Amino acid sequence: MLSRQRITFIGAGAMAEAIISGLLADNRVSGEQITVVNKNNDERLDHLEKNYGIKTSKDKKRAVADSDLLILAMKPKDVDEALESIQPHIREHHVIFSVLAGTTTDDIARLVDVDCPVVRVMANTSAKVAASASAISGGRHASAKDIDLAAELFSAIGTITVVPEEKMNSVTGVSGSGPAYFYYLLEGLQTAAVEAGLSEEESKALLIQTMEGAAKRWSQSSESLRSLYEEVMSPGGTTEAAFSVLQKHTVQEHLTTGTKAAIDRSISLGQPKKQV
Ligand SMILES: NC(=O)C1=CN([C@@H]2O[C@H](COP(=O)(O)OP(=O)(O)OC[C@H]3O[C@@H](n4cnc5c(N)ncnc54)[C@H](OP(=O)(O)O)[C@@H]3O)[C@@H](O)[C@H]2O)C=CC1
Ligand SMILES: O=C(O)[C@@H]1CCC=N1
Repeated sequence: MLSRQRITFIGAGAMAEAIISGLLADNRVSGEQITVVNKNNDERLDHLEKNYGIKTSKDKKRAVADSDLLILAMKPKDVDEALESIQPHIREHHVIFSVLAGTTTDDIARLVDVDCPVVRVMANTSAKVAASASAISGGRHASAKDIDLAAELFSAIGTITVVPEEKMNSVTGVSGSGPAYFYYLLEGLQTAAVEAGLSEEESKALLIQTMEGAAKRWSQSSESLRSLYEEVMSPGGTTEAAFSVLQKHTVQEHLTTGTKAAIDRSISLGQPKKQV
């Protein structure tokens, strides 16, 4: 199905690039099938065209009319204006995928005159290396075939979890924003490593394998996370020394509160538009 789709991305930012890069690396889609449009940043279109061999266009209406699948990849605050400008060219044969945080499939359907299917997807920037944790949910007019198409496309760039749309804001705060949480934590670990005499290169190699190993161990274990970190901790040892500081500063509670703030933000983005 995917190999026959003419795909137009509306929005040419970080997320569009991550998805395009993952899709092309997987070879299920060719650069010829992909067109990208944005609002006005021509340099950005040139960058994508040169680096990925895809097509770009300054004629949004034409790019929409000549497509089967539209992938909305602008900021939530820009979706009204973006859809207004292309909506007369959206026909019932179109399928719309939206990767926007917060914005519901009903929000999008309200901005489009025809009843075409809308599928909401929350991917993350690991799409760029085909390792996104993506969740998918279908809106009112989406059929099993449309969900299958989304699963086919997004499975080319990582894993897929199909969820009811009411869970999408939680997904957004957890795995949509999730890569940033890990980078932030790793930055703290790397600072300690470098200050203690390791080079950036050495600490990068050690931390990457430590993170991948911990993820693999958890994925292959039925033990709780607590029992996995307690396994690392020897009485009076190094891990315990670290935990006494982390717990004194309630680091875990702050991570939980921060993630809840992301989920709340996703909910509020679906309400009258916020300027982000
Ligand atoms: N970044 C991430 O990790 C993730 C992002 N998302 C979601 O993906 C979406 C895009 O995020 P991101 O890629 O980071 O954003 P960026 O700011 O990097 O890109 C936004 C793009 O939208 C374009 N745009 C704005 N207005 C219009 C318009 N009227 N018509 C056409 N294109 C328009 C911009 O064009 P121009 O530059 O010309 O203004 C730009 O290319 C967001 O809704 C976000 O919630 C989801 C999961 C993860
Ligand atoms: O920060 C954001 O709003 C987007 C959505 C999930 C990740 N990035």
